Amino acid sequence: MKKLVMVGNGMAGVRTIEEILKISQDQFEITIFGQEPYPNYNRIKLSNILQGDTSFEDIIINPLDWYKENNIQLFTGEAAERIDVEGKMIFTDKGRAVEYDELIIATGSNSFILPIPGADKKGVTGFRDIKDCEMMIKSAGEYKKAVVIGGGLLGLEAARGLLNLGMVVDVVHLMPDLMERQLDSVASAMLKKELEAQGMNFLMEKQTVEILGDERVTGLRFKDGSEIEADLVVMAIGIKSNTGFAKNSGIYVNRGIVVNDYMETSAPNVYAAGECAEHREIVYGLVAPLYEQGKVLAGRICGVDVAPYEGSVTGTQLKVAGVDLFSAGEIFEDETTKAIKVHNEFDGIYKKILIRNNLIVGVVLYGDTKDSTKLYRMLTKKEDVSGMTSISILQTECDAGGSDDVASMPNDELICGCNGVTKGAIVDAIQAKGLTTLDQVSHCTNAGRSCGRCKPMVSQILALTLGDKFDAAAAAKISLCGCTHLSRDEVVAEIKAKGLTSVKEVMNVLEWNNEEGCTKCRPALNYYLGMIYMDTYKDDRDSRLVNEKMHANIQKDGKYSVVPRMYGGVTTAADLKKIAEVAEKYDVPLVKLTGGQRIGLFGVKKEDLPSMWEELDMPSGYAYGKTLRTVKTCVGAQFCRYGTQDSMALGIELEKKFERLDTPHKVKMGVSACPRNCSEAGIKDIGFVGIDGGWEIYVAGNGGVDLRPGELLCTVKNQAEVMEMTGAYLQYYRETANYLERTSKWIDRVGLKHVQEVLANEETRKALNSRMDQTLQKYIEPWNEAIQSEEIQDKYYAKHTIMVGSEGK
Ligand SMILES: Cc1cc2nc3c(=O)[nH]c(=O)nc-3n(C[C@H](O)[C@H](O)[C@H](O)COP(=O)(O)OP(=O)(O)OC[C@H]3O[C@@H](n4cnc5c(N)ncnc54)[C@H](O)[C@@H]3O)c2cc1C
Ligand SMILES: NC(=O)c1ccc[n+]([C@@H]2O[C@H](COP(=O)([O-])OP(=O)(O)OC[C@H]3O[C@@H](n4cnc5c(N)ncnc54)[C@H](O)[C@@H]3O)[C@@H](O)[C@H]2O)c1
Ligand code: SF4
Ligand code: FES
Repeated sequence: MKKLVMVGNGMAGVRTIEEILKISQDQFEITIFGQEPYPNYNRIKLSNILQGDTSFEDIIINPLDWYKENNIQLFTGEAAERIDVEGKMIFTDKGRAVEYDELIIATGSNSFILPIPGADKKGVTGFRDIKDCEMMIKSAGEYKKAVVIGGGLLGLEAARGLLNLGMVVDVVHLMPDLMERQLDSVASAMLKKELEAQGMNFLMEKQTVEILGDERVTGLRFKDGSEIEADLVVMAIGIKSNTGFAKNSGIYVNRGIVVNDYMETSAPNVYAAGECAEHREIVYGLVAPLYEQGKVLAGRICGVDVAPYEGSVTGTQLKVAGVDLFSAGEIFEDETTKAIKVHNEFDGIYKKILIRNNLIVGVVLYGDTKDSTKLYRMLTKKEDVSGMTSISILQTECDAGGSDDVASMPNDELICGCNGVTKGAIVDAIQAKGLTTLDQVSHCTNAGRSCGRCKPMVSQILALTLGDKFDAAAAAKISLCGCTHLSRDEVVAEIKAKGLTSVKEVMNVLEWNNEEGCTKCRPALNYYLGMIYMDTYKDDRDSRLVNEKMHANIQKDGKYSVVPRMYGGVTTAADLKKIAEVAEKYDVPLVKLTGGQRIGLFGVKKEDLPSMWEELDMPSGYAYGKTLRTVKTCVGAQFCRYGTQDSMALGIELEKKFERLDTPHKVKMGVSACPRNCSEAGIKDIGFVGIDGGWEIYVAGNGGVDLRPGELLCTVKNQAEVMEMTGAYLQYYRETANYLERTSKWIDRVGLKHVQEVLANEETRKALNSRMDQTLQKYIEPWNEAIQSEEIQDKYYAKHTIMVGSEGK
């Protein structure tokens, strides 16, 4: 077997190895060196980690087992330092010397760091790897003010992440327009306006000349002499190919390692792919072209016929919630181009399509990117538009957004831009290999394996291709977390079948690949066990998310909040007095009415929590829990002339019954006594609206980031029926939702109609309510327990204890 060595264990390199293994499993003995101490992970998703959407465990693309299964020898945390191209040897920083027959260099790039005084101070970082990401997350816990230098894709995604982490964020940009390489001035201005509305501050046309501070950064100085404060500086001003070691070994390097159309470098049997490679004077910084390079390189190295790599036209999107943009090809018109432009200021939509010689050469879309796949296809396939009108070019073939969209797409439409996968390739794989799940489709075709944006469309193709055989629940099978290959449903079934009763036991018996579990599976397992063994399970407090573990919301500055329950938003003079006295005695910095109609005390020291709760002598409002949070009520028929029902009485009964109940995610309720809906019941997990002769029950509303109106579940006659239906609904949600799945997402997944059908059956409702009642019996007031237990106080609330863990939201 020939010896194949690869330097660089990143996205482009490992994809190349996957392509090689697809062609031939026994042609090479493979060795990989990676400077980072991890298996190959999805670098793209670092933005999602910073923005709080996913965890480190979830972004591993090839776990260590994959290397073992494929007989690949992997050296992590070890960098190649030199190549002897004559003797075909590579030498590493750990003193290892390894022979090769073929060598692939896939060393990617590093963040470009401004060569200015102070750039090496503590608190200054690029944004390139897990280490940078961890540093930013840690800084956000300790400091307040972040400055991101660079208003490109990376800088804006970093800035959004830092905002999510609670920092105040300034973005310093050199040019007059943000993302000037992808957007024209109009789209750029729209983007800036949206990001300003999200809370980012922009300093445009500013050149940073110095990073200020002693050991740690305290600020920035600009060329115009002005200065700003900063506790954390993130440089996102582009990338620099990692070529040093190739260059020192005599390989021809320009901006990147120069390669031909078969990814061959100037040295024999040495290839390069990815961000370290320069092809026809271009160094690419997006995965799509890098994966194309990997495919060509794999064919070449395996000696199979493969078309040369001739370069790529890239399409970009920004991974920031609330921003919908797409850009591909040229962005500026000139005398040789004709532009179709639509600027709808009212809806915040901008579209510009540039055409030269009847071919689309550039696309900029802002606010509505439905047409992006079609226009990108027309651009890359060089489709002649001479027979078309501007309206037909702009007309979306698929306006509905449902599976009709994919039905009307031609087979050569690109579905996954990152991985170059067309609709036809997905349909063929589903049919030829009998695929039934999204995971299987991703595995076979690579669609969805990178940024993940195309997954909804891949699901639609799966549903369309399978027709009646499509099973939505089975198709969505995703493992619980990186510690296991089992899905949520499989884990729950195994717990029941094998009678597993503790988090540790589940992880042992079901052969978790990480014996301690992770911040994703531990709280989930604790929840599922509690849901299954409703009265006997002993809660594993240390497996809970940190806020639940502490029974208080941890805040930015490491302090906590105290929010006592006020059933239905109703209080008394005596309770108000107690709150005021405690706030005064403990010098609470902020006393504030919360959005859920209660009073919050913010900025409380951890060691003060037990005594404050003791003096308050009120139940915890669970403002931190995956449980019933609040029941917001209007004043209702007792006081309001429009009221038809007693909203306060219902709200109080609901809150008293379901408080402390463990649910997959937080649950909020609202009760209005008439359709004027002063309690905003239409955007709650469960909302109740009084009508003549009864109540309407709305479900799956959400007033947060994913704004969603509630949908009518049913109409009932009286308060007793409300309680019965709510108990059954909540219990069904508890038993079938994934942990951390809000009711809105759950209903979207399982379907309102399905839930209506389940709850229409009286026997089922009874059984659900019986399990609910059994569950509710086990809960006790957590602060009463803490006040009486020295052990709990010592473990969680003593001054010296440090709480670590994932916060959740
Ligand atoms: C936060 C972020 C978000 C992104 N978002 C997107 C996106 O949405 N869409 C998109 O298409 N692209 C995105 N990108 C870009 C994409 O991640 C990169 O294009 C891709 O990772 C490059 O792959 P690569 O293998 O060339 O380099 P890398 O993934 O960087 O891998 C190179 C590896 O080689 C290692 N290495 C370097 N030198 C040596 C040595 N001498 N010896 C051993 N190992 C070495 C490095 O440590 C690294 O692990 C994003 C990048 C970042 C940082
Ligand atoms: N969604 C995505 O596709 C995505 C997301 C993140 C990163 N990436 C990739 O990661 C790589 C790095 O991204 P990036 O945004 O750093 O690179 P970039 O080159 O795309 O953008 C850098 C930006 O920084 C600005 N800049 C340069 N010097 C500056 C200075 N001194 N002060 C202030 N601003 C300055 C530039 O004008 C430019 O807009 C790119 O290859 C990018 O494609 C892609
Ligand atoms: S919802 Fe109707 S009953 Fe309740 S306060 Fe508003 S107007 Fe009055
Ligand atoms: S479009 Fe990025 S993974 Fe498919």
